[in-house]
Amino acid sequence: MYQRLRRVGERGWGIQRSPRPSHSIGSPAREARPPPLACRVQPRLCPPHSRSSGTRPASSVWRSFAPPPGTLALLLGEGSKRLPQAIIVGVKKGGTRALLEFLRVHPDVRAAGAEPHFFDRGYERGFAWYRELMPRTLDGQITMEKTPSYFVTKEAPARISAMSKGTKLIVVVRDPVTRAISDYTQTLSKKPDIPTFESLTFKNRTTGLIDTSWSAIQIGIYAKHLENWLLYFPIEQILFISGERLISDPAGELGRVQDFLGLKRIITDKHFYFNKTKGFPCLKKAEGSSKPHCLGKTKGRTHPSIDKEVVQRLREFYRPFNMKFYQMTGHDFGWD
Ligand SMILES: Nc1ncnc2c1ncn2[C@@H]1O[C@H](COP(=O)(O)OS(=O)(=O)O)[C@@H](OP(=O)(O)O)[C@H]1O
Repeated sequence: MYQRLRRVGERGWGIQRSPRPSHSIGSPAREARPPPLACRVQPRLCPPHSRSSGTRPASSVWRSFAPPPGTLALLLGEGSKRLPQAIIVGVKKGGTRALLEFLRVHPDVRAAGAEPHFFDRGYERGFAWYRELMPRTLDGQITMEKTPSYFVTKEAPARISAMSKGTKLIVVVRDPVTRAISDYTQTLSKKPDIPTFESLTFKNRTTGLIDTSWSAIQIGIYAKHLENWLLYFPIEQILFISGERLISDPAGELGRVQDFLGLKRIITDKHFYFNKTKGFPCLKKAEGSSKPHCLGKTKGRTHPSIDKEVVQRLREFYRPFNMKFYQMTGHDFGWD
């Protein structure tokens, strides 16, 4: 039996007297004070009051201070790097960053910060290289990563299955027309001289023939990409999150993800507020911080306005693929 620091809901930190991290919310506020050892190992992580003989009550100091879950145990050399048990595999511009940022608020989720791109670009480097990119975790914590391009990478399902057949997969999907415009907006922000969205959409504008080889269009044919994943994973092992609902009801979608991952529902609507300036839900407190946190400027860009007829033609193009996708997933995403 040993003692381990863990986050106590939104109240700060407490001591967990358990051989394994549990999914329960934790101990009462009066225990919410880590031992001084944490400050000796890494003073930067401790509130200034606890380092000197300040007069402020310790409980209020710790309530406003929230280092990342398991910090002390990890500083003491506990935990190890593990291959991910769950991966957000797509889709590009679906809302994958928002989902991962929200999910990592959970004390039993730890995630790689940057996109590893292992199963599409780095596979030859081997699993040991990939594991090194992961954060250290304690028993019971889930290691995650997100790389949205996996969803459209032919080799990704076989490779992930070779790592572990039990890997849980999450796909954030969004109306393929809006997704295509979002994708184009991102490219435009990097290369302002590219042709218009309208001209890139068509092979032949007069006949209305869509250019399905353009990646912005191609990625949105979700049913086609999903078929490839179903050759290696049962549909029950893939969770589909609505990118639209992730914005309109983040707590609802996060509830589904926590259930899917076998986690206690700790992230609830209390964690979010709607930031009017940003126009998106944001976190009241980000992971390891007591401050509100919205996603950066590259998330939630203003899209250029696109010719209505072109949008209409794209809607017609995607409709049969969307219907097939609803059928395959058993979920109507309401894009039509
Ligand atoms: N809470 C919150 N804050 C900001 N943005 C949010 C949020 N939830 C979802 N989104 C939508 O996420 C879109 C970007 O998706 P991804 O993170 O998957 O993009 S990427 O593939 O990693 O580049 C991004 O697309 P654009 O609006 O086109 O920029 C957002 O619409």
